[in-house]
Amino acid sequence: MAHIFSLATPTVHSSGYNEGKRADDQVKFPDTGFFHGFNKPSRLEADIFELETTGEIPKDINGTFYRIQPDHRFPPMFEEDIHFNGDGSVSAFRFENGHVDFRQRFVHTDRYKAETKARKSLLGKYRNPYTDNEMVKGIIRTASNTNIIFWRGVLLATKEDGPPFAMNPVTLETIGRYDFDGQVKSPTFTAHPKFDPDTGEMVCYGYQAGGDGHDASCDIVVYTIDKDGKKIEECWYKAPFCGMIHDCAITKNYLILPLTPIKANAERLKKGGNHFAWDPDEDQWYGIVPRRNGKPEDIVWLRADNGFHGHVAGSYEDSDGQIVVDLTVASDNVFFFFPPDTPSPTPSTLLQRNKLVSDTYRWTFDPKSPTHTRVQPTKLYGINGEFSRVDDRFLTKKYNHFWQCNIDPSKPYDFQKCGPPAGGLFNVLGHFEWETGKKDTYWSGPTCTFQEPVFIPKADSTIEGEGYLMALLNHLDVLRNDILIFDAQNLAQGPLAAIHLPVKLRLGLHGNFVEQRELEDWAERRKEGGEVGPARPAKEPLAWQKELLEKDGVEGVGVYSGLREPLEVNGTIGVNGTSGTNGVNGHSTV
Ligand SMILES: C=Cc1ccc(O)c(OC)c1
Ligand SMILES: [Fe+2]
Repeated sequence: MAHIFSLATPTVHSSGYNEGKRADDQVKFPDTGFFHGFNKPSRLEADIFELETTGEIPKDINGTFYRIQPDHRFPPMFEEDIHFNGDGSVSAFRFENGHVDFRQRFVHTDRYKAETKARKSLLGKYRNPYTDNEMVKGIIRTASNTNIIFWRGVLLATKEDGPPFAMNPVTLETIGRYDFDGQVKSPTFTAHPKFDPDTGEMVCYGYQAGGDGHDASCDIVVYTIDKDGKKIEECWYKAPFCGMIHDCAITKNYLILPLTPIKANAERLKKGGNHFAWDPDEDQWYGIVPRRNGKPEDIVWLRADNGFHGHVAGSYEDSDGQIVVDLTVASDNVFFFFPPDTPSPTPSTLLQRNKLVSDTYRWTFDPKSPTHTRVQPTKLYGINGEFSRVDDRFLTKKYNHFWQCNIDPSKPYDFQKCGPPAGGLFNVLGHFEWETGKKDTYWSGPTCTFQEPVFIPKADSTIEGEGYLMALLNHLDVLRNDILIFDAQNLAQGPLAAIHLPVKLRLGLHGNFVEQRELEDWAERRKEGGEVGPARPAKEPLAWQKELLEKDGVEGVGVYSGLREPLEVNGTIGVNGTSGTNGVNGHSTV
């Protein structure tokens, strides 16, 4: 009798893909690198009470470490799909008195609901609606998979291609798409808003913010929401081209937008191609806008030689009114899956990719510079890494400490046991000080890598950098994760404690630690009848959706777009319907 694996017909690839497109409804993920080994989708939603631990978890850590990961729920429509196109899945680690509990849930985006109804993927390539199934025409496409932010009592799951989705910070139930009570209507919204520790304001923006957010527009919108939730600034600017603006920096008076030379192109999108293409001949640009009363003509663009922006560490204005911005800049295209339109005759190999260097650059910008001035960095730290973090209480202020994931290729790596390092060889966690040039590092060992750390201030200290550093550790050999906790100013001595998960998570992007005190205060304010009341999801479709409805009518939009009727998902085994108006009911346990 034929073995089940040999039953595939000759025209259908055994993985269920034919010429790169999904060819049957069998639930089987592609065999490509993005879906293999440590990268294999987990799709886990879980609660674990009392995680196993080693060492002593500092008792003054009292709050929740939230982080988010892309995790494809269904085999993608296209075999060559990328990690960044996976569904947002949020993990919460609740710390209390040396104990840790775990919870993990998907963000119930419109995409999540539509695909659940269909029991298969309906959305095609990363940020390309032309590759979608007709059933979702008009849908808000975002997978909300890049950052998870605490804002006024709710979690916002964000991705730069769409609006945020709000979640309950305790239950991780999705409240719905969040438009800040009707105040923020742009089709796109950054995954990296910044919070001013003095004013409590959120400074945020969207790029490619014209039309439906997928038309390669050069529109940039910048908003400020004050600590009471009121939008107090909104200004629209133009970029010199539609490149990626992934992260930003704030000072007391300015917002700095690093524009990376990886470009969207409307024609390529229409042809079903990649969202982005790297342009090796384009500069890296920095847009500087005032935080108060900005006008469209106020934007100053500075430019420097080609490079790929990573994440921002700290930023501030020095005593001369010059803007200091520190961020990682890589020497080449980090997104190897978005090659140039005219690819080089020799495609990049894994070896070449691992040669890419990503140092931490200090730039000093004069905000009074004429636009298009060329600039040079002031200083390079002399390290290779990504995912910088600072003591967020010092944002906009002169600061000294930062932490990041580092790559140390001189350390042994057990390729035999681990295969290629999933997500990059971040085998070291580093603590750095601008004032001394200090390099305090901890190597994870030959079978492990780190994910982005978070800094947690010591409860009774207001001194910059006094506290703990917490990061997920990937065991690439046994496919499992731990969390390591360090004294933030002495990584070299090794972790104070480890928390052991019995399962493997996926490679995440960003996370944040929220103090229990803050969670409880907001739960009180957000309760039914409370001072602020429950967070409400957006009541209306976005402007581009309304336009589509006017143009094509209800019949012209997809049955699972959410525009014909609300995308409620009820009665499906294992899928919880969301009421859409959950208040935030705080309890002391997750
Ligand atoms: C740099 C990270 C990055 C940039 C754009 C994305 O859509 C994303 O999705 C997870 C991640
Ligand atoms: Fe990011």
